[in-house]
Amino acid sequence: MTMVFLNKEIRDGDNPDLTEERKTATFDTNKMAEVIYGSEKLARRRREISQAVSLIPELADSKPLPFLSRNEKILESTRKVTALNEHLPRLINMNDEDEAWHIHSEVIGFEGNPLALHHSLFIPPLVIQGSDEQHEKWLGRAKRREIIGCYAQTELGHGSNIRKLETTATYSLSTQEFILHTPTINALKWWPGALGKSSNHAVVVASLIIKEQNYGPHLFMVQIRDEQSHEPLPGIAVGDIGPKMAFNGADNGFLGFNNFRIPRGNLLNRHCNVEVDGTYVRPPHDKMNYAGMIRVRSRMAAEQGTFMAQALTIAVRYSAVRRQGFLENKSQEVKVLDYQTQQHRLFPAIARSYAFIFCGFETIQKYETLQNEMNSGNVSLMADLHALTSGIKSVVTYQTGEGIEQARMACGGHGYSMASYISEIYGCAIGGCTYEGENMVMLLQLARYLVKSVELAMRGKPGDLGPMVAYLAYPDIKVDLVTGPEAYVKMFQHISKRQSIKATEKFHRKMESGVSRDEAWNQCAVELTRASRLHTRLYIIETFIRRVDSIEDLSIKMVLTDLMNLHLNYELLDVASYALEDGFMSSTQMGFIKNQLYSSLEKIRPNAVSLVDSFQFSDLQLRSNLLNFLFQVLGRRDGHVYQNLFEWAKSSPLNQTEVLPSVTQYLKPMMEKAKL
Ligand SMILES: CCCCCCCCCC/C=C\CCCCCCCCCC(=O)SCCNC(=O)CCNC(=O)[C@H](O)C(C)(C)COP(=O)(O)OP(=O)(O)OC[C@H]1O[C@@H](n2cnc3c(N)ncnc32)[C@H](O)[C@@H]1OP(=O)(O)O
Ligand SMILES: Cc1cc2nc3c(=O)[nH]c(=O)nc-3n(C[C@H](O)[C@H](O)[C@H](O)COP(=O)(O)OP(=O)(O)OC[C@H]3O[C@@H](n4cnc5c(N)ncnc54)[C@H](O)[C@@H]3O)c2cc1C
Repeated sequence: MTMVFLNKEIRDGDNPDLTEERKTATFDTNKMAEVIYGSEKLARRRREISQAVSLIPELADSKPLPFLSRNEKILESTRKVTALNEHLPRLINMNDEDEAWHIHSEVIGFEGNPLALHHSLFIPPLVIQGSDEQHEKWLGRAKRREIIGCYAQTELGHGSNIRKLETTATYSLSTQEFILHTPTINALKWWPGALGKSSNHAVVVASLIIKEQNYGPHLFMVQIRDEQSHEPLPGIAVGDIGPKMAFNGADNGFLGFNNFRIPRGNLLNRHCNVEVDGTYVRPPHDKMNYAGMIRVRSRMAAEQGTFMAQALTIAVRYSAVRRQGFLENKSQEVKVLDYQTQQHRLFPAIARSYAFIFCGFETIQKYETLQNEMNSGNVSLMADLHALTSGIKSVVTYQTGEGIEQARMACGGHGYSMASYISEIYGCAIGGCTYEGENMVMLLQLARYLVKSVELAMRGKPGDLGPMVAYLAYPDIKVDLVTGPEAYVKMFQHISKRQSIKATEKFHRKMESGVSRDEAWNQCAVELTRASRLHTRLYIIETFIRRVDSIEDLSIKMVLTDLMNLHLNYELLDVASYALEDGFMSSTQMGFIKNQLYSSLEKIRPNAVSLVDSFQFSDLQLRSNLLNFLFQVLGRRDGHVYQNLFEWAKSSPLNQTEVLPSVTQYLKPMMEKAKL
């Protein structure tokens, strides 16, 4: 197989409709990939990795995954991930997390696998919260995969409110051990990925109790299964929680402790400690133990952006080969991509994918700065990044869900088939609204920060506002949108500022009327979450503009400017009512935004296929290749969907026999009986 990524290069046998699309593009997809992934080297490495993977048959799915049972899915994902591990040192730079993420998502796909969280949720907290001595003890073993781990925080009864986790770790002065205990059924750990059947270690989050005083959630390294037999250790109850909406190649699990003892040295103690005599050594920041969650959230914008991009690649390519209905020319049906409604469905979501990826790379860098600062004892950046990533995580997951669902509908009936792969992408991505902090809960975390910032501005201390919220103190000056992106930013700033102030004032009025602080907060919560969303969407817009400004290549800059303008107009239109309400936006401006939006759709149209080709997902990654094996088929780069859909249907286990037992056992007797 030849892997070809240059949009202008035409491959023999490709669907001519797609070939035509690639010819009309005004830019080079390899160059665009450099912008998406950050550099020529990073984009090239991805291509090289995809190429290398495509040449190793054992890394491909051996069967279409939707036809497998849960056990078969777990077996298949484990087969692939262990085979992959054998090849990894040859295929990627083992110290490069992005390369690791890329190759895993290519080979494993969205079904998950028993090692996914080992790398993304078990090793990172060990790195962040473990001391040098603890790294010495466990990190090498974890990295070599001598042990497999997971992150066990959420319980049956509590996920969002970590302070109320019921699993206890009581320090025993006499034995210098922690006694882990699950006092009630609600306290069972519930959800951790790879806990159910695969892990033999876990980073467990439990409330630390010393001399009957509760010091809140802390992280402990816990061995849960025997390294030889893989049986649960005495005092441990562990198992799988059953099938989920997606991610069924992974074994999310439950875990209970019956007075299970671990050594004092198993408290991850880089930033806090319990001395032999039970003295508690505080961390430099109250929420230091939550740092790992900031890390995961900081990666979610880029992650979710690529999830949406995959669904869009499938939907846009399919829309370019699907012909149905007529426009002017009645002799040939049109590509459904030519319908304005189809473009309106798909193109703003393409823009959001780019926006999320650009924003995501910024937040990942911000987290790396935070981590370096934390390592040298400076925790002053934590509050800002916590607020920012709480908002971003919530907005991108929700909008990604919307975008993927639009992609599914854009594929009509075939989008509803699992052959499209979109339902699997959706099921996985939409989980992001819940995991790593339920969206409403996280929006309310950002709202705390916004309310405090508004209060500072109200107290006449705008100088104390960080750069992210400085606009909350800006004066209102009317803007002319014709002047370009800066005017859009100012309009958005006004909207966001006004909503933050309105919500804060409402909150203050409630308290002044005698309502308690917590109750007043709850009575303003919807308004507060609106403020958080607006603030976050403004931030995403600004990162998009910054990124486009930084581009030197003219052909790339032009198409990304079209995409950015589409984003600006789509976003502003979506929230226009906030600015119409106080007359900051006129109805003429509203009409202008709509017209700009429609003209952006037209400008994007010739580049649509190449904009999604630029993500350079391989057919394997989209589960769309049908070489020696049968896979999902809708997003194929070559566009040959119909014959492959037929192959897919033929491979259904139901079609392996002409007459099913359901017919012989039930339908046939029913029909016979009816004849009597
Ligand atoms: C390399 C190889 C890779 C292989 C990859 C394979 C890839 C395969 C393909 C990919 C396919 C799919 C990928 C899908 C992956 C799925 C992964 C799923 C992972 C899910 C993991 C989890 O969900 S783990 C559990 C997460 N849980 C949560 O997030 C819980 C949410 N709750 C909280 O965080 C907290 O309870 C809270 C923040 C909401 C509240 O905490 P608390 O009650 O303690 O605080 P208060 O509200 O009272 O606030 C007090 C002040 O503290 C401030 N605060 C709070 N948190 C922080 C913080 N983190 N940092 C700084 N400050 C913080 C808060 O702001 C308050 O401040 P003030 O207002 O100033 O008082
Ligand atoms: C696919 C997946 C993988 C996961 N992996 C892991 C893992 O590896 N390790 C792990 O420890 N956990 C994991 N989790 C658990 C996950 O982190 C929690 O489910 C998540 O944090 C939400 O908590 P919850 O389930 O308690 O939701 P709840 O808090 O019970 O949410 C229910 C509803 O209550 C609302 N609500 C709750 N509190 C408030 C509030 N203060 N104000 C307003 N509304 C509120 C929410 O908005 C929501 O609408 C995973 C979950 C999923 C879905």
